[in-house]
Amino acid sequence: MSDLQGDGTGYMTQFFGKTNRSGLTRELIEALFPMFEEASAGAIAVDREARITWINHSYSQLLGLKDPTEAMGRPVRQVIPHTRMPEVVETGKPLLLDIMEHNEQQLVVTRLPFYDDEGNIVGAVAFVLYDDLQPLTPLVSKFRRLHQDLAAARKALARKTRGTRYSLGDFVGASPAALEVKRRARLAAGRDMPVLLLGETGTGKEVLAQAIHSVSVRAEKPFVGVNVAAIPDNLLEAEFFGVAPGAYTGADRRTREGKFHLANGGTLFLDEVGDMPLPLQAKLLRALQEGEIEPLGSNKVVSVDVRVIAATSRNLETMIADGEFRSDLYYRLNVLEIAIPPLRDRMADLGVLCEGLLEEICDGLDLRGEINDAGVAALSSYDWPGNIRELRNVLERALTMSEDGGVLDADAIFRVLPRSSVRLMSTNTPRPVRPLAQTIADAEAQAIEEALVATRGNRTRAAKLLGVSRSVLYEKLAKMS
Ligand SMILES: Nc1ncnc2c1ncn2[C@@H]1O[C@H](COP(=O)(O)OP(=O)(O)OP(=O)(O)O)[C@@H](O)[C@H]1O
Repeated sequence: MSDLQGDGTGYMTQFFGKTNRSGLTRELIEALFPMFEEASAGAIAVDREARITWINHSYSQLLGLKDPTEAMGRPVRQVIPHTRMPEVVETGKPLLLDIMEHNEQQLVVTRLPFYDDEGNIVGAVAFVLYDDLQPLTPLVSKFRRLHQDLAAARKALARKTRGTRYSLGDFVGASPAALEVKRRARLAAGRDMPVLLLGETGTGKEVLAQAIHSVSVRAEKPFVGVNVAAIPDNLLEAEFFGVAPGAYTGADRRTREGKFHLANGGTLFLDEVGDMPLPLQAKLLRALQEGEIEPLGSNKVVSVDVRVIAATSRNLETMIADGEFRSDLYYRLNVLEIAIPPLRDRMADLGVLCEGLLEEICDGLDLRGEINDAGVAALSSYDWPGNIRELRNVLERALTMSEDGGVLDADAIFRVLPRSSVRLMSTNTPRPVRPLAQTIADAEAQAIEEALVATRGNRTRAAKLLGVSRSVLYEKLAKMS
């Protein structure tokens, strides 16, 4: 321990009486003080007037003082301009942890007042705990990471409680067409009426339905989605209205709640409503008109209060003309219609969509996802039959295949754009060999995308072309998104 006063522990008597204000003995303080002084990167003391009374060797070196004795008796601010020791002397309040700038260096400091036998402040002492922030970096980044995790978990929890993953901000786009969609969505959110969302596959119908729910008066109530096309026809009624106990003989004699019941008080999202068989259309209409449902095998009706948001990629008016959709149900559902344009009609949004989707893809992964102007231009040469879902898949594949995981350029995009896009110039870059499962999954995704291109997004026809059932196609599409 260095002592500019030169008399060993002499300065100690100068700082403390026999006991301090809180009753600590001088012995204890005398044992602690040298430890602190030695472990720290510097120590200094000032008197009641904030003039330096003592400074140790390491601090004078840290401050770059040629002759430390010259600092004695000088106002501490003259020597350390950013110190807050005068404030400690003035208020009597310790500053336990602070970061102080000195000559472009950041010092982590602690400052404590000290008292005489009568409890009067007679000065302050300060220790430099760290003379750079480096040792604290792991601590600070761990704290930041935990903080971010906590914020993400809180957000996810809030969404889970509401049953939604998306809010209006998640519907990305600033083109006039996208802004009009958002304007109508806000209108829909403000009024408790049925909404019909029209748009091709992957245009964001579900994103929008959840967003409308999350800003509506029903936001705190459940959001329940049913994809009509993904459920075999013979199970749809039970899925919608539930099953009373004992309705079926055999193993499963339990009550099963239907989606209407689960959505009670909230929003029921009917995706691909155009795929609903006619007999069920009649039952749905009745449920909407009466606000009552009758679970399968029960002879009791149950009141329900749900707001229906329906969506379809099919032309319901043509279906009505062909006798495939009930016009009375159509008018019941179509009180407020929102037509979501396909991606090819809002190419101005490509850049911002890429930014948002890349961020989403890279979230939680050790990947950097960026795309340059040439990459975006390459994307705009394609007409996107699978819309934003397909754009997301293309970006994901491009990122996985890009060797440095860095900025996606035109080459990286052309390498993964579906070959069926006739407008593309193909690059002859050979594809790296990848695990078989991934190659098969990609080939399957490509076949599905080609079928959707051929049918302009009509999934019933695409499933037929692929020789799979509609529900299998939906299952595969869900895995692709
Ligand atoms: N405007 C948008 N901004 C950002 N992401 C979007 C947008 N629209 C869609 N997406 C993303 O595209 C994917 C498909 O969206 P979504 O499921 O809402 O489409 P959809 O129209 O309901 O499709 P489908 O008719 O096939 O069910 C999701 O990953 C979603 O996050």
